[in-house]
Amino acid sequence: MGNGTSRLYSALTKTLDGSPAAQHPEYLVAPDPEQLEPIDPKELLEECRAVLHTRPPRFQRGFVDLRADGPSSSHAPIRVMQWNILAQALGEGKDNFVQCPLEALKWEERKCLILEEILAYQPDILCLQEVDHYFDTFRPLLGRLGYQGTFLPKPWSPCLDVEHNNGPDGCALFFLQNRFKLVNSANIRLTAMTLKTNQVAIAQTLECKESSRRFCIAVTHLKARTGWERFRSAQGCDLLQNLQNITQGAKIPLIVCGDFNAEPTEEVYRHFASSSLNLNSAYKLLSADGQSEPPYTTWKIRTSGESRHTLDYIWYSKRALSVRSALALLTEEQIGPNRLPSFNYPSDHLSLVCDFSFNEEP
Ligand SMILES: NC(=O)C1=CN([C@@H]2O[C@H](COP(=O)(O)OP(=O)(O)OC[C@H]3O[C@@H](n4cnc5c(N)ncnc54)[C@H](OP(=O)(O)O)[C@@H]3O)[C@@H](O)[C@H]2O)C=CC1
Ligand SMILES: [Mg+2]
Repeated sequence: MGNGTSRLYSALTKTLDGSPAAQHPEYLVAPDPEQLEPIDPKELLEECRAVLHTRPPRFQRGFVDLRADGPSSSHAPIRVMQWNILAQALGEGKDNFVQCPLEALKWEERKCLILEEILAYQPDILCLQEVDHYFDTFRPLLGRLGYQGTFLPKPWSPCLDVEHNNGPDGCALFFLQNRFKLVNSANIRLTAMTLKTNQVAIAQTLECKESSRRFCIAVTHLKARTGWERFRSAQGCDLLQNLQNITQGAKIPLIVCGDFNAEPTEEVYRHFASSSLNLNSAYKLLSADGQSEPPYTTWKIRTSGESRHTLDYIWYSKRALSVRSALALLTEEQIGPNRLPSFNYPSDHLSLVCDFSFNEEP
């Protein structure tokens, strides 16, 4: 191990084990990432691979080129990653993934699988759900990789019911500071028919430093489980209303990432598909006719049986933005008979990654 690597390794292990969390609840401890030295992503990736050396190799996924003919923007595309990373407390204490051994969920290693996935695709913007290691892991490490982060915990996170939890889970939004300037940021507690709910969203307006173009990026995680379809629909309406205001009535282009906990047949999906914000769902573009969502974005086995659903989406303003490419999903063979999470994939949800470019202004 060279000097650089050992310096990095000590920084990584410090982030893992030596945080001040021994004295304080970790989610209340917020080290300033700007005071930490930058990390070279290649070095961190090597470090993660060293930690994961006993595990099977990570799955290979390719980007599918979706560019239509016509003039393409000269500016670098904006890469957006949407991912429910699985809260550590929920994975170990609540989710009941009966085919996934607890050993596969050990945080010290699973954390490296999550980082490896992020480092493999190097998104410009990261939209995460079920984050319960923001202050001790993702904010300091991603901060040192050049990201600015925002975290919004759920008001009554189910993680807090789990013994030895690491604080509440919530949504997190990260963007690369060398690419974007933050114009404004809104933390939203979603309502359902005027009632305050346990679900949240973050919406930020960013300005591209290269092109000076502005857009809004939002992340959310709607209420889970069957029987809550009308509740999700109401939460979706509230989010759309908030986004109408933030985008000044669809004047500012919009990207909305989320675990909607809703199949495309649900009302909340229809609200998003038919909203006056003029949104399209990016992953539909991977289908032959461009009209069908993927067959699954989450696939797990619980005590109640196998659960394979399409719940995660990246919505975008179809007039202002184009999807240049999207990361293919894992195949059934790659996922394997025990489904997710597993020794080589850290979450029960797949990451979705898209490259966007702005359309020419009319
Ligand atoms: N103290 C209080 O007054 C209150 C406490 N609470 C706590 O919050 C919890 C509910 O919070 P809420 O936000 O509504 O939770 P949700 O119903 O939205 O689910 C919470 C998490 O559970 C996961 N999940 C979904 N299906 C299952 C399943 N079948 N088995 C296990 N886990 C599953 C979801 O993951 P995914 O999205 O990946 O499917 C999600 O992250 C309660 O259990 C309670 O602990 C809530 C309100 C008030
Ligand atoms: Mg979950």
